Order: sequence, then structure tokens, then C-alpha cells
Amino acid sequence: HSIKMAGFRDDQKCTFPLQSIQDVVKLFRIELERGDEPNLALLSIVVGSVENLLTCNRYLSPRNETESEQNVKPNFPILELSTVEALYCKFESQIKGCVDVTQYRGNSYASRELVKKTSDIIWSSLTRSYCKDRAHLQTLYSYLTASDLQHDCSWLLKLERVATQKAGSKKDLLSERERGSWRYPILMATQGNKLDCFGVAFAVVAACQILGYSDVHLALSEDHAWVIFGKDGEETAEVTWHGKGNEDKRGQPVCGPTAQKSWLYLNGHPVKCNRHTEVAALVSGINPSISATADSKELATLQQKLLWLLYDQGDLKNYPMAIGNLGDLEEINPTPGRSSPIDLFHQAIFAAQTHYANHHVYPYTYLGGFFYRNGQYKDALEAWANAADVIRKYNYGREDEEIYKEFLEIANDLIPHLVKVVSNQAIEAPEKAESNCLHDPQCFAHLLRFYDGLCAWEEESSTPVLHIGWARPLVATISKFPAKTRSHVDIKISEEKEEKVDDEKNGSVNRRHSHGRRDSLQKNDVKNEEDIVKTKVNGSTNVSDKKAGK
Ligand SMILES: CC1(C)CN=C(N2CCN(c3ncnc4sc(CCF)cc34)CC2)S1
Repeated sequence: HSIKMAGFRDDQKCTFPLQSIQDVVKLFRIELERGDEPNLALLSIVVGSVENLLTCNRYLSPRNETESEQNVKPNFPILELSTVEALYCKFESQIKGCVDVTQYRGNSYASRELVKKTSDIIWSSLTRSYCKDRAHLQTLYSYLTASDLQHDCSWLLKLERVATQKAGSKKDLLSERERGSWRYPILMATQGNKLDCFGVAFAVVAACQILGYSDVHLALSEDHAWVIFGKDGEETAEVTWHGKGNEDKRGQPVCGPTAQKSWLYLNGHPVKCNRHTEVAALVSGINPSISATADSKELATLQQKLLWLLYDQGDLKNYPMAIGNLGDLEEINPTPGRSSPIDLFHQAIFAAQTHYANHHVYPYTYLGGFFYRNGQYKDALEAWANAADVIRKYNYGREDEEIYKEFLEIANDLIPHLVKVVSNQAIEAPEKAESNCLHDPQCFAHLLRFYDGLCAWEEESSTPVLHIGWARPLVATISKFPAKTRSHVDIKISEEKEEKVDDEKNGSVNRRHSHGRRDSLQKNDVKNEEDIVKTKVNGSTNVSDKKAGK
């Protein structure tokens, strides 16, 4: 008897075996367009299998045997239904085997105990020690199989190669399909569950979906993931670890002072996923990298097509990072007739401004990075200044290292390089001096606003941000702007009552004051009104006579 197909419907089964990018896109389309929820575990296993075959197991398929590893270009592996079903069944029986839902019967919403129990099952089954920030550990495929299988599998390959040589002719070469079905019992035999921190959170949500809890959803910040559940998704729970050397807080709600002011938790503005946004997170997490220098073109194309599918369904509207990922992919390989990278990055910014009160940094660093790579340096400086206008709303904490590194690289690597390039341009092409960044007061104004945001981030923070390592590049950068340019920047000192604009209470309306600068009070929650000396930093190109020393 064939194994009862574990909950796979005919319309899912009919797309197998998956042999091309189109086949995978078709399976996702079926899952996303049907009335019922898309099956997160199924899609994660499929994506993980394809990613593994296209990036890790390159030498496993016969096509690669003859050619050298480097120039091999398998167009696409064959993914059998039996392989996917076997892994799905393994996950389903593990979850259902460990959670006795009868003790949670009655309340249709998940309880904190259930979420914690599900997290414990995933957590306790992970391999003891492994490199947590390795690539390709984000899907259930990685959790249900072992990447060290390849080493176990080498004897299998030697055996086959010997068998093939003995057989002599090609016809005896086992087809991928025959070998595939033959080989997977080895897949099943080897334990070795590995997941990265995002993968654990995703696995918990996929497990809760299998247990029938449609209220358990993924919550995503720019560097962490947790779950929301209960009526209206009001409850939160940590289900995974974050960073290195931090005690995990699994089972605890996301709240309290750390969550309020730290960038890691986005001050109450995380992406709260539904099932479609969870599929978008899974697709965003596809990692095409084969090595530090090579990417799988097929996998990048698959990711791009799946993101456009989700985009067209409206599933990226409240997910700025996914739109940003699509913008990066479009820069590398533009899809005819589709939005340009810059349009996509602006859509990501709009999404962050609309849904998350402009509390996300990455939409601006996606845009800034694009302008930087394309030599549009003034626009890059403006985007980075806008990124700094976001981070000023937060207090820097010890778990915010990722965004600290992001700003460190911009300030101490990208901007100094940018300034070096434009100062060489000014020397090589003096006739173009007028359009040169170093002669444009607005560029200098963007630079000052960038650093002002970092200073405001540091104020009231438990941990300092800037130190001497920042000062040297800053001095070098400022000194490249001629005094004439610097003098054109109007720095108006205006004495005025600052009414306090509280991000939280006023729906975090980002009020601009009369002189157009973000109120740094927003994050200080100053209760009583104070005389605040506000400065205006705005590059005005019109030279006031006295300023020009006339
Ligand atoms: C402008 C950039 C430096 C380029 N890539 C960036 N990212 C790549 C993709 N990233 C992401 N893309 C989609 N969804 C998520 S959820 C998440 C937190 C861990 F769960 C990260 C992340 C993280 C940010 S930011």
C-alpha cells in the first residue's frame, strides 16, 4: 500500500515531481490562492530541499560527477513527492506525538503553555552544538535532515561510482529519480536537526499551524523574531534565542523597558504576520549563496519570482524588508516591465511610514546602499540621514549590535570612501566642481543630520554609541568639505517652546517643527515643557552676503 499521503491534497500532489522553477512557483501559487491557509511546513520543506540541492549538494547529482565543481550549472534538481511527504510526516508525527492537545482542548486560542511547549519540542531536538549563523539553516528541511549527511553520503557516491564504472555504459547510471528515492532512507536515518534563530521561530509557527492554532503568528523585527497569539494577537512570546551570549527568554512575553526603547523590538512596531506574510518571510529567507563568492542563479531567480507572486497578491504591502529584498534582486537581474529597484525601495519606505510610524531603519539603508553602489552619492547621504532620523527614536542597548554595525560601516567605511571618490573627481574634473558633492551644502547638511541622529540615539542610552574610532573618520570626512560649502549651511538657533511630541501617544506622528528638524524630545519622553534650543541644519545653496564674507 502506498503511504497515506499526509494531508496533501490532489492539487498539491499534482505539481510533483518539481523539476523547474515554474513548478515551485505553481505550487506556491496554489497554496497562496486557495481559500484555506497555505501550509507553512510543506512550503518550508520544499524551499529547503531545493535550496539544499542547488547550493549544498551540488556534487550529489550525477550531472556534476564529470565536470569540475566550479563550472557546474545544474539547471534544476528533481524533487520527488515521496521525499517531501516523508519529511512532512516526520515533522507532523514529531509535533503531534509530543503535544497532547487534549489538555488544551476547549479554548480555540493557543495558550502561553502550548506555545512554550511547542518551542521546547523544537528547541530540545536541536543538535547540541553547531554554528548557529551558518547559511541554509532557516527551513524545516534543515531541521528534519542533517547537512552533515553529505559526509556520510560520500561512501554512497564511491559505491555508485565504482558500480557505474564496472557497468561501463551510461545506461546503467542510476537516474536521479531512482537514486533519489533510493537515497532518502539515508536522509531519514541521520539525525542532526539544525536551525538558526529565525528558523526556530518559523518552525514553532508551522508546528502550531499543524496543531490547528490559526492564531499563532510570526512577529518580525529587523533582527529578531517571536510569536503573537491569542485574541487579536494581543499576546506575545519569545520562542527562540537572539544573538550570541544572550540568555534566551523563551516563553516570556515581549514587553518591559528593553522592548520599549530598543531597536531590536522596534518599539512596538514589528511586522505582525498572517499566513501569507509568513510565506513571504520564508521566501525572503531563501539564501542563494553557494559560497562567499558564488550564488545559485536558479535559486535567486526562484526567490525573485516567488517574491513577485507575493507582491502581486498584496502580501508584501506591510513587509518593508521583503520589498527591499526584491529591490536588491531586481538590481542584480531586472525583470522587464516590473518596478525599478528605486521604486521598490521607496515602496518599502512608504510601507514603513504607513504601517510602522517610520520606525524601521532598513528601508533607508536598502536605498542608501543602492545609491552608493551606483555612484549617486548625494542621494545616498540623504537616505542615510533619513536612516539616522529613525534610529534617533531609540535607545542603544546591548542587543542592538546589528544596527550598530550597519551605521558603523556607513560612517567609517562607505562615507569616507564616497568622500575620497568625490574629492578625486573634484581634482580630475574641476569644471564639474559645481555638481560635486563637496561643493553642495545640502550634502554637508545630510552628513550633519546623519551624525546628529547617531548622537541622539546615544543620548539617554544605557550603552554609548560613539567613541574615538568614530571621531577620526568623522574629522577626515568633515575636513574634505571646503569651508565655503560648510558656511552655506544655515544653522539657525531658534528659542522656542517645544511641545512634547510623544511617539506613543500621538500615534507616533513624526511632527516636524517649524524649522524642519525631527524633535529629539520624541524619544526622551520629557513630561514638562522646556525651553529647548533647537538648531536647524538645512543646506541652502543661496549664499547670504554676510556669510560669503562679502
Ligand atoms: C539593507 C540591508 C543591510 C540589506 N539586507 C538586509 N536584510 C536582509 C534581509 N533581512 C530580512 N529580510 C526579510 N525578513 C526578515 S525578518 C528578520 C529578522 C530575523 F527574523 C530579518 C529579515 C534582514 C535585513 S538590511
